[in-house]
Amino acid sequence: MTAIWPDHLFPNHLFLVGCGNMAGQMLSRWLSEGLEPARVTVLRPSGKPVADGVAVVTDYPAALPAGTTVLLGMKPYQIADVADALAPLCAADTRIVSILAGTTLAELRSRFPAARDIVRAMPNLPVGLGEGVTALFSDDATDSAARDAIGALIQPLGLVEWIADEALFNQVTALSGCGPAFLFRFVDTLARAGEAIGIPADQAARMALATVQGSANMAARAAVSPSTLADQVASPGGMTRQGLNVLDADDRLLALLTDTLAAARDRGEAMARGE
Ligand SMILES: NC(=O)c1ccc[n+]([C@@H]2O[C@H](COP(=O)([O-])OP(=O)(O)OC[C@H]3O[C@@H](n4cnc5c(N)ncnc54)[C@H](O)[C@@H]3O)[C@@H](O)[C@H]2O)c1
Ligand code: PRO
Repeated sequence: MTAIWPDHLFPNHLFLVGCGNMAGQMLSRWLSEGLEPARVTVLRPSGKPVADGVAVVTDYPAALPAGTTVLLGMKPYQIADVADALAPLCAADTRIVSILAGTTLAELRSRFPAARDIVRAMPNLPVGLGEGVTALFSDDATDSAARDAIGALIQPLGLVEWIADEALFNQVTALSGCGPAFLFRFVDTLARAGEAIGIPADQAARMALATVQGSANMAARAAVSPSTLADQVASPGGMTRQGLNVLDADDRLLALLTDTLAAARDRGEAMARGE
């Protein structure tokens, strides 16, 4: 395989704790972008293979190789058990990247006192295509070289956004971390709405998905905002304007999406309180 990204972009060793839906997508992209499988170890209770050449273990090794970057990819409620076993293996040069929703940097620091460099990352599922969004946050205790190295590691996954204030982490998680689910629901609902007004179900499903895909690609390449693009679809006095009037009445769509993001954000805050 030809490496697309320079070798030094990847850590000497990457240790993944958990490799389910999200960490699996990240790893798959890294491997397809040139990360050598021999530099990866995955800890997963099932012991199931992950990819050719990637070591899979079901228990913690006696030690981590020098300069290991650890990716915490299990469920947030497992942090206490994981930290009990993992923290003693961490040294000052162990870098920790946590994708755990609702798990604050302060909690990570208290659970991994030996590690200096800790970064919170909130990716989303399209990272597997290199078309994801990953929010990153760290504090001043993390070395700037480590921030750069982790930022570079995340780069092949898609858009990278550093967050200046951790207080916004649950908000950005609601928008881009949870966002794919909201978009998948939108595509499904657009198709069902098409069916409700008489389009055959399978045809409506194909047309809804292709419309969203084409429109997102177009918006990504356009020189004008999505709001202007919407106006370009709407002929004065035509059909689209009548439809937009329904979405816009009393800011109906804005209110629905604000409530949606707020509910997701609030759950992140509750998780951070241990609820
Ligand atoms: N799914 C998403 O879209 C998404 C997006 C951003 C962040 N996250 C975060 O990613 C993490 C994982 O979510 P997911 O959706 O991939 O869940 P998942 O259930 O698909 O993956 C979790 C993995 O952890 C493994 N695991 C279970 N117990 C473990 C243990 N004790 N030690 C090590 N590994 C263990 C499981 O075998 C599983 O493969 C969560 O913390 C979540 O907040 C998920
Ligand atoms: N999935 C995680 C959750 O639902 C966080 C973002 C996407 O908690």
